[in-house]
Amino acid sequence: MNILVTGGAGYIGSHACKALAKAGFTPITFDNLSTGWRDAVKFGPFVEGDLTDRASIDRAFEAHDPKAILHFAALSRVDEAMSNPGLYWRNNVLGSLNLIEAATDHNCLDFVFSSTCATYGDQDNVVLDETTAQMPLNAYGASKQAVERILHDFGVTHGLRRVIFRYFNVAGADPEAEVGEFHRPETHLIPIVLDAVAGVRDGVTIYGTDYPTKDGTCIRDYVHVSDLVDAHVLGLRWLLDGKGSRVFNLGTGSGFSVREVIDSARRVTNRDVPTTIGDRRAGDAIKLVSGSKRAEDELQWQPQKSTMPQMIEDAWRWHQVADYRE
Ligand SMILES: NC(=O)c1ccc[n+]([C@@H]2O[C@H](COP(=O)([O-])OP(=O)(O)OC[C@H]3O[C@@H](n4cnc5c(N)ncnc54)[C@H](O)[C@@H]3O)[C@@H](O)[C@H]2O)c1
Ligand SMILES: O=c1ccn([C@@H]2O[C@H](COP(=O)(O)OP(=O)(O)O[C@H]3O[C@H](CO)[C@H](O)[C@H](O)[C@H]3O)[C@@H](O)[C@H]2O)c(=O)[nH]1
Repeated sequence: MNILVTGGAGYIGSHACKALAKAGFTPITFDNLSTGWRDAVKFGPFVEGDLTDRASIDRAFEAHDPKAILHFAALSRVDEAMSNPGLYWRNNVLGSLNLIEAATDHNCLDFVFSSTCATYGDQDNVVLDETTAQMPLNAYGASKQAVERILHDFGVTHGLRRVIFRYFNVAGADPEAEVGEFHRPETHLIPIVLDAVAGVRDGVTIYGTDYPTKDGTCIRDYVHVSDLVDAHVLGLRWLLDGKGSRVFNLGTGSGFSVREVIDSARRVTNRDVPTTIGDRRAGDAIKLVSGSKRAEDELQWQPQKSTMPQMIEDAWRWHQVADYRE
């Protein structure tokens, strides 16, 4: 069964393609390679196209007749969204609207969407579950919330069935190191820390040490990319089994501070990580920790690899062989 995977050349999408292929599906990657890599498309056909170009989406449907969609493609840098919100509304919202309209026109009505904990905003001391009000702080989170709403509307009018996953911080890499995280520029904490370990950069700047947290640095809930994509296969089966539309958080419920992540990287790699203290980064929430009971109870999703040492170990293994070169 062909599954259209937008953003399949990116970090999470490429892992999802591997998981889909392993589960017996054929992933058709649709990607404009704006932040993804041709060499990451290893598990099925590649269609180069841009979601803001409706004709290129139609060509992908006509060539491959997908039965469902996993929609990962988006821009997702909070710093970029803070300086260029129009880019985020155009790429993430207009691009998604084109895809959703194409899907319904081609009668492809099972849709899995990558949303984010950034839609919750910054709600200190609240465990963020699927019923928590969404109050995004930036255009990135707002663009994802808007797509959730569009999906709802097309559900009402066109019978579109959707599973919406709100991810917390995705980390780690394929344990077999066939694919991994490779962003240029890199903005995510763990690959930056590993660049510092490898000597590719001088060190890590900690963005703010005056937050009201246990050690003054921000807290995030990290989930292993392999666990995360396993949830997508479960979400796809949920839809194909006719279980209907549902929102699921994907996280572990455990929060790690920036300093704790860096300390863990020191232990796993047995190397030093030089750090400097910097200013707070605009758009950062203080603490984002998931209540993910729903995914465990209803999807029977059980994260297997989402411990901090395991995520860093797998990311480090990939980091040492990563070959999507600039
Ligand atoms: N990485 C995280 O921690 C995290 C957390 C929450 C949500 N997400 C969401 O997960 C999804 C995947 O994130 P990622 O980290 O793999 O990002 P990524 O940048 O590695 O992958 C995104 C892919 O989408 C493609 N793309 C972007 N715009 C496109 C367009 N208009 N047309 C066609 N292709 C386009 C890019 O080329 C890239 O291959 C995104 O939707 C992101 O918002 C990620
Ligand atoms: O060099 C760095 C990089 C990051 N951080 C800190 O490390 C934490 C994690 O930062 P990341 O950039 O790794 O991740 P974010 O929490 O900003 O971003 C993640 O969550 C966002 C929602 O807030 C989006 O969904 C985004 O796609 C996803 O990667 C933050 O407190 C950040 O300030 C540093 O101190 N130094």
